[in-house]
Amino acid sequence: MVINVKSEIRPLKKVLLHRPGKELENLTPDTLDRLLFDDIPFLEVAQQEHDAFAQLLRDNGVEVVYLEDLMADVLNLNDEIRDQFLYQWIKEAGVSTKKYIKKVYDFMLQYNDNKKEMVLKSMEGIVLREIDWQPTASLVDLMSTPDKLIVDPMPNLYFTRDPFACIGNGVSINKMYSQTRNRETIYGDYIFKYHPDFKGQVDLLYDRGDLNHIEGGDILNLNDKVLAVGISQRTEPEAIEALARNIFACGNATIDTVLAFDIPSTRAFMHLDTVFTQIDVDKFTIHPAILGPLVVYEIKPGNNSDDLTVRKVEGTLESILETYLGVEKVTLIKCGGEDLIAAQREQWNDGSNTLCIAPGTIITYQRNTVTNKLLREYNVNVLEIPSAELSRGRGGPRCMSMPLVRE
Ligand SMILES: NC(=[NH2+])NCCC[C@H](N)C(=O)O
Repeated sequence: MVINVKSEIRPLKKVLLHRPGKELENLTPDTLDRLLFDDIPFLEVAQQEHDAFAQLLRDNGVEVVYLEDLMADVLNLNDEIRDQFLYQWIKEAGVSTKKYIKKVYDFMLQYNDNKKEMVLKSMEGIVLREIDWQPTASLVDLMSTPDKLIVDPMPNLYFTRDPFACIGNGVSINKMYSQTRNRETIYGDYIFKYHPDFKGQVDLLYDRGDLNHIEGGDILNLNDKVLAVGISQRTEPEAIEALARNIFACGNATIDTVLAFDIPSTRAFMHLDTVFTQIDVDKFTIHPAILGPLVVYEIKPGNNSDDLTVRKVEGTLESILETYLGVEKVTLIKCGGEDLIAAQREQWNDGSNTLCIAPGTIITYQRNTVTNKLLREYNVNVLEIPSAELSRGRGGPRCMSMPLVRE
């Protein structure tokens, strides 16, 4: 199976990353909000940190593939696919006047002999002075300056967890909450549809054209039978029901239960994996603030094919997880421990957003010293990566990785 992810913890074999590129240098104070960043990372250091992350994965036997390389393979297939992609990408960037569509298209064709550069440029964004721009008589021209972004950058692409999500042997190509991130899903759409490694071999469990939003950070593969999905700022209940229907109807899927975790709808809690990740068969990291209000719903197939049975699950989070995972005792390890200031600080820097690469072995950000120390006291094997710059995008090691194959 080209995709096989039926667990959050089983040994990681193959993972999809994106090395942060010049899209980060097109961030400015005025665009931060719209592009979902809180600060502007120093690219050179962010890349060094990201390379350290990739190397640590390789050192631990994980095959690392890059989104930009897979997409370049797709564009190399033929000119029709290249053009289809370019025109779709231009349209979704909001370029609508004929003149500019042509200029941007022509500009991109200069990278025709190096499709990886073409892909990277599509991620980086374009300002007017880069294309052949003259302020002539149209209203659009008169209202523009040479430094206007005609195509926005996609700075969140290094969080490969979100735009698409592997579930069992299939993939959910997500409809994102924000316009900026919705543009990212185009790469997954082309890769899973056309790349020879995946074409015709992957079940599509959600489509970017579907109505309601859902993001990969909210999707956790608890085991081959149970999927957990966060109801969050980024993921709507309608999308979870639609995903559940598609999974239950899919002949290859082994999942028979979807658990919906209702987490607060705020930026600090963004996704389920921001506040909750599995690190061992019976251990999870958790942001203490969700423990009180957390409500969990169980979704199962109903009586006829398009029907679902939904009920609220009673009990503590520990007891709910014990039941569905079939383990005797679950331990929840609090980000920041009992120190509330540390909890909030380390939560902000994704202290509970860990990437598990084998049961009990996880990758974390070095800066979350309180949480990392606590995890070691619970005998977790904690592998740290440098994180001064990467963390400015508000995502951690789990957000920065999309597992394609787990053992
Ligand atoms: N799976 C995650 N927690 N991803 C974090 C994504 C962070 C990104 N800046 C965003 O707002 O979308």
